[in-house]
Amino acid sequence: MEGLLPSKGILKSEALKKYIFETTAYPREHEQLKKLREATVLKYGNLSEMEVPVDEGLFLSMLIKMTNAKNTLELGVFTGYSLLTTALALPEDGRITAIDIDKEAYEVGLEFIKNAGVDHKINFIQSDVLQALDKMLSEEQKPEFDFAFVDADKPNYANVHEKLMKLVKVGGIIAFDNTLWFGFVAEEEESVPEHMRRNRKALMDLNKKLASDPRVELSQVSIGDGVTLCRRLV
Ligand SMILES: C[S@@+](CC[C@H](N)C(=O)[O-])C[C@H]1O[C@@H](n2cnc3c(N)ncnc32)[C@H](O)[C@@H]1O
Repeated sequence: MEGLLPSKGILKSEALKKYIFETTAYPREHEQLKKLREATVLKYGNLSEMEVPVDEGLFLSMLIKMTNAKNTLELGVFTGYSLLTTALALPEDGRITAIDIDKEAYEVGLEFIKNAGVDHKINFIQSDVLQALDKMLSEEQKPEFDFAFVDADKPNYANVHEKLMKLVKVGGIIAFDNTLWFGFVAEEEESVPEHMRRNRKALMDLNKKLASDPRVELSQVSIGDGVTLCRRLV
């Protein structure tokens, strides 16, 4: 990826983000998630901003537990922060299908996933997201997911949504990450770094599309970089 990533977070000030992280989030972060986060910063530097932030991780964890999700899908793994979060939140017999084109980054996080004792819940598939979803859709016995976390390439989110409407069960949740795109969705294009404009446009189009989709119940959550929850209705 070209160009540096801004610090993730749409809160009014960095001080408020720091307050939330230090007061309620870091004290509740699992030891292996903490280690994974540190290892990611060490290896990937600024690109570690791609990880789900600690407060969003805690939110996703509670959401998975509240909905009693058992069979989940993760699109966009990187070093596995949201993956390990999900694996820790699922019951012992829960399963995650995790898809990423990049296996090397996943292997950086695998050590911490194993240390946390939850690697048996994960089926990692190295693949392009759309190809993997098409393959699932062509299977005679299509999988049925309770929860899907979407955090791969943003221009494909709209396509991914259509495919997930056939793979996530009615009543299940599709969570799209980064839907407020560092707050740039509410700024003029000229003020947005050039390398971030394509995703901004894709996410703005997606937000409109989801808002007018009667097949889902919708909630835009202003945490991390913005998470949009879609509950499949039909
Ligand atoms: C924002 S990162 C995921 C962060 C991760 N959820 C976490 O919490 O650390 C996006 C990931 O999507 C992957 N990715 C991007 N485009 C993809 C595609 N078309 N198919 C599969 N994976 C893709 C990248 O390799 C990268 O690891």
